[in-house]
Amino acid sequence: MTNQDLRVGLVGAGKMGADHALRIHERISGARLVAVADPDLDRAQQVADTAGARAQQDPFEVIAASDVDAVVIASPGVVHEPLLLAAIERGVPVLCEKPLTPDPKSSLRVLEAEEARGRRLVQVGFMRRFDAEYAELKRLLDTGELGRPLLLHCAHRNPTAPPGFTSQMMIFDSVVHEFDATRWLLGQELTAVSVRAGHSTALAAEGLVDPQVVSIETTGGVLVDVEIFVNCGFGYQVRCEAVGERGTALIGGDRGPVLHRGGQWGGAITADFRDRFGAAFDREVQRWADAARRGEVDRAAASAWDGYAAAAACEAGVQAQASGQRTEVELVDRPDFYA
Ligand SMILES: NC(=O)C1=CN([C@@H]2O[C@H](COP(=O)(O)OP(=O)(O)OC[C@H]3O[C@@H](n4cnc5c(N)ncnc54)[C@H](O)[C@@H]3O)[C@@H](O)[C@H]2O)C=CC1
Ligand SMILES: O=C1[C@@H](O)[C@H](O)[C@@H](O)[C@H](O)[C@H]1O
Repeated sequence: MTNQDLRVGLVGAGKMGADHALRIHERISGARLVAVADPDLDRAQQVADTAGARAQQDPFEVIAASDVDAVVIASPGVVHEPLLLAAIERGVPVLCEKPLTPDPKSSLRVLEAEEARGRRLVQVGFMRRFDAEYAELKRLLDTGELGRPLLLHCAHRNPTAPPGFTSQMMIFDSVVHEFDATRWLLGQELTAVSVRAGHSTALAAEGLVDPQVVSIETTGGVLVDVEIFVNCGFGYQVRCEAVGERGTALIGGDRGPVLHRGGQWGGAITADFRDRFGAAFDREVQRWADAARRGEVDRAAASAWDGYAAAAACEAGVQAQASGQRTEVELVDRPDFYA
């Protein structure tokens, strides 16, 4: 395989699928897109055309196709489980967009299937692990340059929420990134989640409680607060400040040139996640493809276990949101397979 291109099948041709298709076609070396599946065949065709691939309606046909060496799943989280199980059964590497699945029980079924197959095949698309600023923050924490970590202050702001976005989605669609980033940055599991909210912005749709503040506790006694604000109105912003015994480090501050023009000074704010994390997505997919061509998985990336642990935290978060109570995160013991 190493001298040949990795032939990729893409499942889901929405916003994220279209972005990954273009990425693989234009920027990823050693991989090419051969098929795109979406129940909406017109959408599949449009995306396939951007990358010289074929369009199909049935995702399982793409996963089973003999000219597909590896699969990218970019369909909604609620349909990930059967797609993942089909890819695992065929024994092909799969990069699955977050979330692995929407709840820990179904995530465990994916873990069991992968372990039964006897080979790590699944990577979850937690792209922040490939962001240069997050990587530097992790280095500072790992080397002890900040001293023992005490707190993380995080802000996750989206300019607008799409129609139908619910308060629960603020946890399992958005804060799921902070759940994964916290586990990865600290090398600790999450033990409990609490959620609080005050007034909602007038920009939020009816019924959406926005913003909210999520508190996370970890096995190492680190306290993490996350402002999740999905109608902040001004742009896309993801910040994280680590506070240690010997210093602090802040990432996600404003970047790029400071302009002085037209009687004003200032800089631009990224418009959305594709803009802010574009380079991280590129790195994630390139490393995934390189590892798949070697018959391996990228050990720096999020595994199915990481996807399960994030799903368990989401479940606790949604319960905490509904009850107003601190809710413990329930995790099974980590199988040696995921050590
Ligand atoms: N890593 C990140 O920052 C981001 C990740 N995502 C994730 O990417 C995935 C897709 O999200 P979007 O592209 O925003 O959604 P979207 O709604 O724009 O697109 C989803 C596409 O999947 C198709 N689809 C539905 N059921 C399907 C099935 N059974 N098989 C194949 N395709 C199916 C839909 O027809 C639609 O074209 C989700 O898991 C989401 O959480 C989304 C945005 C950012
Ligand atoms: O994953 C993502 C979206 O699905 C989610 O809705 C946004 O809140 C996140 O910022 C983005 O990274």
